[in-house]
Amino acid sequence: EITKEQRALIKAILDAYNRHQIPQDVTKKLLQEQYSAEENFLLLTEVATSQVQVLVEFTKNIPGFLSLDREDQIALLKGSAVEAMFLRSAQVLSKKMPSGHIEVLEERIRKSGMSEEFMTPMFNFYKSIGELHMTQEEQAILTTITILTPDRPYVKSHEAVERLQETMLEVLRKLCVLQHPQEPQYFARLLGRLTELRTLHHYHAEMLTSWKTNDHKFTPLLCEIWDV
Ligand SMILES: Cc1cc(C(=O)O[C@@H]2C[C@H]3CC[C@]2(C)C3(C)C)ccc1N
Repeated sequence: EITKEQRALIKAILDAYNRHQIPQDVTKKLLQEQYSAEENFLLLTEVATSQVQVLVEFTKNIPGFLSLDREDQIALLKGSAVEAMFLRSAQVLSKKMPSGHIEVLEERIRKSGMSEEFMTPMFNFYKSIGELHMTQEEQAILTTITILTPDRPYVKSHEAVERLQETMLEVLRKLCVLQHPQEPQYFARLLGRLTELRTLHHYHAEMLTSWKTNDHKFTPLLCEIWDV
């Protein structure tokens, strides 16, 4: 019972999601550079920076996003960046890539000076995403729903964002019924991941502060998106 408009919406979002991927040279570096904590941190910085660039490009293609108030667009991007990035990196890590990128990225994250207390919830999240075996459409729409969260700091037109998010929630609900008929709770499980993402968001803020105090170098884009 997915309408023609909803099918067009899914296609637009999926195309944008697939079109904007992390450049090959960044992922290739993950396999080449050596394994010092320093080198790992620099690589994660590069991964994070390119993930933010990919996120901005993807967000601009979300139908209706560019017609939101300009300042609200920025508020949504800043408020959702880390959650969208965890979602995308979880999807990358849970997809068994042939060239062993997964172990490498995981290894580099573990050895990048990130605090242990943050590592556990992060890898638990990656595991819980992996177990869902989301389709590409579900991943792209769940990321869109995360970005269109109305209650981010400084969002003014709450209702306008809520209307967009509700449209996406309805599409995701129908997709889940269609693609996981044997799992009536699947849609609820996906939304449960968004709650887990907010916890990670909180841990992430603390991680940034600890990196900052240990004088780790950030790129201007990461400083701007996370006000550090
Ligand atoms: C300020 C700053 C932030 C990160 C970050 O959030 O990285 C995230 C942790 C993992 C989950 C998403 C990340 C981009 C990841 C895949 C490296 C990495 C480097 C850096 N200088």
